[in-house]
Amino acid sequence: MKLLFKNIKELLQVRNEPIKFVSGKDMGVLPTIKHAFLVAENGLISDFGTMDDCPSSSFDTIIDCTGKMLMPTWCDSHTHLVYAGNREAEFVDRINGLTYEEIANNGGGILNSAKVLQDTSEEALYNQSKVRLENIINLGTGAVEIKSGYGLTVEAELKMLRVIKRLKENYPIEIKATLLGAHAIPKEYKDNKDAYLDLVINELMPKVAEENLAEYIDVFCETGYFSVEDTNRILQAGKQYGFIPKIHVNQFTAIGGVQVGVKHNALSVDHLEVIRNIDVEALKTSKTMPVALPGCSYFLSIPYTPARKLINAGLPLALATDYNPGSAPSGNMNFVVSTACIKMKMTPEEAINAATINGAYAMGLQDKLGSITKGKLARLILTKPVNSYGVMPYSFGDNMVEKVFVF
Ligand SMILES: N=CN[C@@H](CCC(=O)O)C(=O)O
Ligand SMILES: [Zn+2]
Repeated sequence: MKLLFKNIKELLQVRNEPIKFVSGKDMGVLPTIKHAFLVAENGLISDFGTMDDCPSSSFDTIIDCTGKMLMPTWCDSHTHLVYAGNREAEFVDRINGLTYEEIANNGGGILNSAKVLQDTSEEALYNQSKVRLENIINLGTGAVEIKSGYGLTVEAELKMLRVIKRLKENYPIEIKATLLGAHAIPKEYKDNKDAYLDLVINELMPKVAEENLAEYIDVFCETGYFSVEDTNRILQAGKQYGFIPKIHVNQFTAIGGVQVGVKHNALSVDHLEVIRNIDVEALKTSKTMPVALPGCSYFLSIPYTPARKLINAGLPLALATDYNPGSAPSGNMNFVVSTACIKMKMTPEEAINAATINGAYAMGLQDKLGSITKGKLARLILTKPVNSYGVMPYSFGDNMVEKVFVF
């Protein structure tokens, strides 16, 4: 199968030499080719350049992209899109004045989603989740990480991870699975958190490893959830199974989550709405990708991750949706990119870098996705006719994606 995209108004995120991620000032640079062509052969990018060099050999399909942009698909490195039901009632409770924390303390929040998920069959969970996955693919996502964490029993966590595995088998995009057994403390373990950690470490982890259900390990390191010591224990235990850490830190309070992540060579530390200078310093010593989740800040009306502080310190930054029923019920990366520009003062170049190559790195996919580079997967977004790429984040709430190519 050989495809030619011709007359592309602008081809975005062109990297002739492979890169792992971009950081600091380099995030403000988005290399492009104007009036371009691209050839995709058997699902891989095989050639691109200006229309002056457009090949004339025979193609199975020729797509005329006059007036439109072509770019790599979004890489969404943090989601919880496998969940059951929704938390619309809590949404209304928050409108009426309760806080996210108060709702959680009253037995709602993550525990609410866990109860519904425990009572949902694997088949029903798959059917609910696949609708969300299909929706985000149509919105331009070509790789996604999905976490467990709404099971909170061995059986229900395995159910979630098996659903993720089935999605992986049935859909053409890259899916990475993360074990988030330590997402909340189940009611039965309220006064005995250590016993729950024992269950995660001694019973859940070996089963997940045996069935090869996850590549990454996550912990909600936060006041009232799991401490730095708990996080350290889980990450240490995960090491013997080869689980790589990608953890929730600094969402509401900064308690040392960044440091424990860096200590364990976490691939990413995510949320970071609250960040201290010592956290920035710790990240500078690491290869850990900071990940911001502006959809969560928007939905909960909590601070946005201080992108400027991180980027001005020379660090990289990735953007992801956090798609979940409680704090970010949207998997729309276009909205995330737009919100990062509007609320976090990221430039369109920075936001697009953060949502493509840096997102790919935060899933270990930087060699396969995240840029227009020969040999990478031809997962592509064709936009509607636009004057410039800045119009995409500018037109917040509009869908500027015309077609998504995921082979
Ligand atoms: N913060 C922890 N976990 C999710 C939200 C969980 C929920 O409210 O269901 C998050 O990343 O925001
Ligand atoms: Zn999350």
